[in-house]
Amino acid sequence: MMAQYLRLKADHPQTLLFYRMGDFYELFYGDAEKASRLLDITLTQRGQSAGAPVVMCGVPFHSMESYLARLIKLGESVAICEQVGEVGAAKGPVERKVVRVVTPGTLTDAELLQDKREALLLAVHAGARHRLGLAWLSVTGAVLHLAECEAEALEGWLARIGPSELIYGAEVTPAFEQRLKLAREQAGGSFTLALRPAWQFDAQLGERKLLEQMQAASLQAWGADALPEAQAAAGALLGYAEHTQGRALSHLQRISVEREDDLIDLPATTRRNLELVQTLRGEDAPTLFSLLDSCMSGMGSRALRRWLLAPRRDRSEARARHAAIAALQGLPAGQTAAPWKLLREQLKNTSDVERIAARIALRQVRPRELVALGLALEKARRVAPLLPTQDPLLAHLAAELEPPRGCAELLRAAIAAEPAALVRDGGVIARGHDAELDELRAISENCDDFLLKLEVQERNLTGIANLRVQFNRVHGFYIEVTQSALAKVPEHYRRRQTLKNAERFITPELKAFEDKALSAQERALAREKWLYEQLLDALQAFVPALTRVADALATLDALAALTERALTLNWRAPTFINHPCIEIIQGRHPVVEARLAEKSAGAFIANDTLLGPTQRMQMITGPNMGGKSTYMRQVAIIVLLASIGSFVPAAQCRLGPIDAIHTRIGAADDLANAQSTFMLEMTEAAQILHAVAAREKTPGRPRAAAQGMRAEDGLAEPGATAAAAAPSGAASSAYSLVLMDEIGRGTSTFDGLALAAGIAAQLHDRSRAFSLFATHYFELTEFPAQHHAAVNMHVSATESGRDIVFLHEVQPGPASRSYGIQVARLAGMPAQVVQHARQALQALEAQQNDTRAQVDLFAPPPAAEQPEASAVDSALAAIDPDALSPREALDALYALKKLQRREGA
Ligand SMILES: Nc1ncnc2c1ncn2[C@@H]1O[C@H](COP(=O)(O)OP(=O)(O)OP(=O)(O)O)[C@@H](O)[C@H]1O
Repeated sequence: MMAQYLRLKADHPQTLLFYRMGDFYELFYGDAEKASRLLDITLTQRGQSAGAPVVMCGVPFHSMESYLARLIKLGESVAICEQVGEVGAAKGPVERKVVRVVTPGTLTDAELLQDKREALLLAVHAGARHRLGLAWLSVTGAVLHLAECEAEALEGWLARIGPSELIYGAEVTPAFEQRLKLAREQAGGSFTLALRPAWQFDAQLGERKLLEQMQAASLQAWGADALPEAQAAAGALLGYAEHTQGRALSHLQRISVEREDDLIDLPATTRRNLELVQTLRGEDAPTLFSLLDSCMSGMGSRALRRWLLAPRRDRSEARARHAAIAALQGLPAGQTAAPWKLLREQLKNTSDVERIAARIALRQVRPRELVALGLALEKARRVAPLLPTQDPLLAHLAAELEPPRGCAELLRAAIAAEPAALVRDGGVIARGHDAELDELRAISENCDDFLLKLEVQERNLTGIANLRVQFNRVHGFYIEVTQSALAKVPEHYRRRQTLKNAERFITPELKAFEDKALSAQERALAREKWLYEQLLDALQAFVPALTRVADALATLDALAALTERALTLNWRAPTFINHPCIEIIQGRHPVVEARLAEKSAGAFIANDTLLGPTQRMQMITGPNMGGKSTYMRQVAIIVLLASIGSFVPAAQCRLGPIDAIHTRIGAADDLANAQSTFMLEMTEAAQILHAVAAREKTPGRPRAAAQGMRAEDGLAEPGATAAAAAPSGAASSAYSLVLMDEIGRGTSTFDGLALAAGIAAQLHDRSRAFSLFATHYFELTEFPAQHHAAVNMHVSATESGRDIVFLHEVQPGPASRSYGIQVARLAGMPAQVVQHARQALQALEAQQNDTRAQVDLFAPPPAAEQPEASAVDSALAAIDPDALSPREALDALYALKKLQRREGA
């Protein structure tokens, strides 16, 4: 047996092997030691193998799921090895096989998956010429995503995708591997890394696998044909997913090619600073997503989360959602409730059709899920007529809701209304579905009945009035006749047993019944298992249609949630226009507003924002706690909400094309990466300046049209026409939105001020970004006087006695003073400190007035006689050629070229 174990374990060296032995899954040796530590279960020793004691521990098979959940949460993977042969059928141990491998990125069990979040598996291929290929999927989803990017864009993609597990090839350089590990640390360890053999990352293999998966002759229809690096990643991805599931993912039917310039760029810092799905403290609420997500189903929540994290530059999809929300709000003539309300009532308690469809394809679906699926299909049928189909998106979704013909009927006919949880428990297949099963069940259930009937029949036939038909465990069924009536016993009775006063007989009819009855229960169970497998076979054909229904239900749920939010929170439809502008009238920060309402802490003060080509930058001053950060974030959130197709917390909003949202907002020290506050501040600011400068050089292009993208869901589908998409048409004049909050505060005043001035000038002069620049440096209020597209704004506050009252109104012009000392007093600073500070402030101000020289902070730097070392020079100086592998040398060369291009920007 140990030889069998070791053979199986050799195939899964990195994975804990759950080895089925009777009613337990056992773990041995290193696996046992690890599991006993992680699960806090007892380690034992039994027998010897190769002269050493066998260290082991085990978990009962019926509670395996809870142990599995704990291990997966800890980032472990588990291979589940079952007994597949018959016990005693052959010499040696019963045949065993690893039936599936459970890893953090390939979860399928309802108990292990989070309702509102996908578990995503991502494959990264480090390809030629410093390019990366990415491929990712959710094993319970129907879409495989592909992307290619420059090596340095990796972290951005990781933040965007948010994988649970990342696989990479064994051939990557140590430096690249280190980078992946660093990225994992930066993501708070939210994904695990798994190394895969290098040969699996092969473009040709990938292409072949993709073609097989899509059952197509070309990948052109999905725009996935000229992506060799992504195809290489896809090959490894599919291989790994199949390896974990023990079968192909037949439900995976679509490819979505993601391109950087299809999406509004939301770097990891922006997601964090805007608290989109996680608060700055790492909690799930209160965030923008927790506020938005009033979905009725996990499918809807997952769709909404996807929308929020991947807003598209092409605005046709968002526009269609705005129209659908408006249509769902409208009260049709003669109706008492608006469609969104009726829709949400129907969607309540809808089961997860998307995951159930995947589990059907993977043959892991449980009987109760099939009942739930049947009910969901009926719901889908009831939902369609509720939709106002004058709206094109809703009309499309209504059509998509049409359940596959015959599916619900088959489920109803085949599965009992209240089946057991597991097929192995029996009682799963409905009565009337299979005559043989019904008969088997009838036998075991109606045994007494049969015996009584037979007794009457035999009494009549033989004329023996006291003849009895009975059963005992030792002898089985028999007909008992007393000594006195033996003469009447017919020929065909065979003697079975002789007692003192009676003889017991068996007849061919009773023998046949005995055979049937004794094994009926066992056979009924086997028959049920077989019928269930047959049912799964029959359901395979419905999987694509079920996935389509799931998509439609998820989209409707998300749209209905956005409609509900818009009405409850008093949001309005934004308007998209083609020239660059952000015009917001009476905008609010939705999360801060909700928190104020919750605490009854007063009303949120709405503010306007007007940005356009002639007014691109706001220099925002005002006291601490005045509301600068809130104001800046609210602008970004409103832009983002509009871009995902939601209504927005504003009385009016007009938006031009936006291609990125960058934020630099005070963050805590990044000790994990040995970066000081100031270093981090400068790194983030530098990244933003490079990004907006690069954007300037490479304007977006209307890619959706170029690839025949389907307007409704952004997925390229074969046969979709280019005309179906409405490109923004103005993508090439898109602007980025940049939030800079108190840049330069992490160093000495002069350094900070000088840097802030330089950054503001760079943003204003060299990029076309809309910039909101909050600062405590009063000197910067002189910036707009010398920069035509900048204006001063301030958050208002007044003094009441020695206290300060925040008005939270954003008004034109610079702030008159900073009120730092008043805020400190409010914060409970000891009176002596406040007093001391007041005096010191007076002295400082007097001194400054005396010595104030006319320094032109914003003058462009003079042409340096001795130019400073360029970034390329510095990078070159840092390279030690002898310490590089050929591969690293090539990577370094590409990095230098890239830097050179940037410097030229
Ligand atoms: N428009 C508003 N209406 C009502 N309350 C607001 C508004 N803006 C901000 N606040 C309240 O003021 C608090 C402080 O706001 P915020 O952090 O934006 O100030 P700040 O000016 O950025 O401060 P600092 O300069 O210290 O970073 C918020 O937590 C919120 O409770």
